[in-house]
Amino acid sequence: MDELEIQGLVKQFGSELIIDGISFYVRDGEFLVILGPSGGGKSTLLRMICGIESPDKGRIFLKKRDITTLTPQQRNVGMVFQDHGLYPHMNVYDNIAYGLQKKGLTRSEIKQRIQTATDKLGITSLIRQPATTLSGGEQQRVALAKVLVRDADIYLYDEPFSNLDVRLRTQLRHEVLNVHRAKQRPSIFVTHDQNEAFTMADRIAVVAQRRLQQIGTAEELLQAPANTFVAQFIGTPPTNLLRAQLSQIDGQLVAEHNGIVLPLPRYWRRVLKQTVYDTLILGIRPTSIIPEWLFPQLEKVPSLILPATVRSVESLYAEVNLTLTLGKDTVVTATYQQGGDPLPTPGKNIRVAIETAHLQLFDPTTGKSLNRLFT
Ligand SMILES: Nc1ncnc2c1ncn2[C@@H]1O[C@H](COP(=O)(O)OP(=O)(O)OP(=O)(O)O)[C@@H](O)[C@H]1O
Repeated sequence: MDELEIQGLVKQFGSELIIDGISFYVRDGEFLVILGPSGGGKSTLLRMICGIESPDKGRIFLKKRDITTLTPQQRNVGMVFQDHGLYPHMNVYDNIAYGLQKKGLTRSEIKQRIQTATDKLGITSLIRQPATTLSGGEQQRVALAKVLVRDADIYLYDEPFSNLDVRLRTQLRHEVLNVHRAKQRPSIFVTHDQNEAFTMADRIAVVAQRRLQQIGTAEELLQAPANTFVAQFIGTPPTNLLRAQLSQIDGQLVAEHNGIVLPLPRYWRRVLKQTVYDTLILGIRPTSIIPEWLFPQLEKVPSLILPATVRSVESLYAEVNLTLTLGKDTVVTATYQQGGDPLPTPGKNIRVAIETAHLQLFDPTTGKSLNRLFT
């Protein structure tokens, strides 16, 4: 059994089902990020692990112990909230010391731990200040110090930096990862920010629409989304999804969308032979649509080349996003790394190569990936 194991959690508020049978595990020393859109149930899940909410069904095990019905105090969980959770009438020192005093540590032990934690987080000069006089970033550092001084069995972070500016967020992410590495316990960090998830996570759990949509590394979510929800949610820009008809042309299996014909790699014939699809959803990663000026850099130019018209161009640092019309009126996004080529102007007619080897196929009814059938 892993350090934290969640089995079939269900939670309802009134008549509304918020969490519908979520299971996953987190290993010792692993940093798991729960990523999902607002209102998808991420905080509720974390609050059940912490013990602030109790599940209607399912079990939670921490270090092989069933903690499902224990109070937060009995669970030995360190948690950092979005609103930092500091006591406004106390100064920084007393805020950090509070939990340790309740655990019965000696004054000198408490002093020693606070000194080490505040030094690490660069807030030693603030320890006599009332919590209310601190900036948002300083308050979150104190909240982190409160967690750092503890010896918790698991560390939970509920969107702790969502109210802070980008520079502070980046700094504090490093601090959280430093705390995590120092503790080597399981950590769970909730966010709706993909960049935050991608830069911090060992694995990412996508939670949305009451369910765990997929859990895996950032690479796995990008390259092999489990369903159309994940395909559309992960990646900036996300995967292009097109409804396509399956047919055969001269013995070749093809997917056709609005006059655009995409030959499918040979292995799809084997997979799809066992199924009943005549329509499916085709996923094309923006990096699989390659504009013609990049052809000379390719080892092998994909054989499928289509005409396209540039609708708009967005250049972000080294990355360029092109919105293109393929065929009559199919709008797709392509992404590439800027290598000094002049940016195309809207209205320009170009050619693009499509890497069909990386196409993703999804069931048109359930939205589930079919790629998994042959992996
Ligand atoms: N105590 C509660 N009573 C009733 N409904 C609640 C309660 N807590 C959460 N909800 C509802 O449960 C749903 C999920 O909320 P939750 O905060 O878990 O989502 P989230 O994914 O963390 O969203 P966000 O990113 O906006 O914080 C929302 O519709 C919310 O209104």
